[in-house]
Amino acid sequence: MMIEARGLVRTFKTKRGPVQAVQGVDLDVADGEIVGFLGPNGAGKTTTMRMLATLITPTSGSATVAGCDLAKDPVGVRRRIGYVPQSGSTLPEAVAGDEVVDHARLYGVSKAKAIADGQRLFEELDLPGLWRRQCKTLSGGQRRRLDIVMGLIHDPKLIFLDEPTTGLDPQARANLWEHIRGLRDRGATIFLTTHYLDEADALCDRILVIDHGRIVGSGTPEALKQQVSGDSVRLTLADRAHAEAGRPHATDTDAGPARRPHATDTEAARARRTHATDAVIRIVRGLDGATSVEAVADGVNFRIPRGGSVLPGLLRQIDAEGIELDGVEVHRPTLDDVFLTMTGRSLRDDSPAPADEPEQQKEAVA
Ligand SMILES: Nc1ncnc2c1ncn2[C@@H]1O[C@H](COP(=O)(O)OP(=O)(O)OP(=O)(O)O)[C@@H](O)[C@H]1O
Repeated sequence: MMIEARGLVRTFKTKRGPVQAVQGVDLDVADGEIVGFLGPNGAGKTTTMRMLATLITPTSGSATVAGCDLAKDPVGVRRRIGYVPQSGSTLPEAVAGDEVVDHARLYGVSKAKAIADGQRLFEELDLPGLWRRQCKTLSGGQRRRLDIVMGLIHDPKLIFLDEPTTGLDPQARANLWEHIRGLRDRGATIFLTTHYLDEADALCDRILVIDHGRIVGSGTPEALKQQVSGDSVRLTLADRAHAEAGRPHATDTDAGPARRPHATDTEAARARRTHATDAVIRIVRGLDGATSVEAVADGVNFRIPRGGSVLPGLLRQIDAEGIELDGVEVHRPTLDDVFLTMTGRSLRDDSPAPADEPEQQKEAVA
């Protein structure tokens, strides 16, 4: 095992009282894995990573990192790992190549090897020609890639990356993912934090989901998605009248009151809409395994295992009731659904949820 942590806890003292940033984390990372630590702002990702990288001491708990005991041999841990912080580690006035070489020298790498490896990494991470540039003149994305070079220059066998692709454009992100996979293929183990679901999905062999300082799920992206109960299905009803009843009418402002639909028309449309929606909900509830059935503005949403295979029968039943549909969508579960199921919150909201505040209540939408 490259990382074996048990009962890691970290409490910060603040003016408002103690903040329990990490509340008993157990985690195992095998040699050669890319493991993603996924969670919203304030979940405890950085604090956990900083403990494992020896930058802060745990309040309690223990860990072995890269073969060394975190408490007894932090120097041994430090020598074997690379750590790329969220905020970067280069000085604005310094020259990029000098920063890389100085950093490598701290780890006992010879100057010649540091220059050769550093320049190769500059090419690989799309920083050609920037070796002699002052750090402050680099773009945000270039500086981020320079941070990564710094974390890799001493050829560590375990690499911690805190939000490695934040601020990178899509091409630079894809390029960095390739590079991270290449490091894994050459035997390194990578532990990274991310907010990006697509990144976790595309890049990570395994994902740990953390929320409020506790691990709430772990597995391969596929296994996690399978834990979510079924596909999400959206049925859009095709009642034009109900659409008019439900939304402001275009002619309301254009042509004045004379052309507004008559109040009783609106009532009738509303009644038709309610009737159709109720009928569809009744049919859907009769399906084996349907859950989270709910009426939305223009139709009905629900979850069901193997959505594609139940659709033909469902559509026949809806048709038999004389209800027309405008559209049908079936979506396989995403990691966002996983997150929503596990925490009651969507990662896409990206809303801060500090550990010392009550959990936000947000209704599941599917
Ligand atoms: N030095 C500190 N002093 C006080 N509280 C802290 C400190 N560092 C972190 N915290 C608090 O601990 C909790 C966890 O923070 P942490 O940075 O580990 O979360 P995170 O999941 O990495 O978030 P982000 O995605 O925003 O980086 C938060 O409530 C944060 O405010």
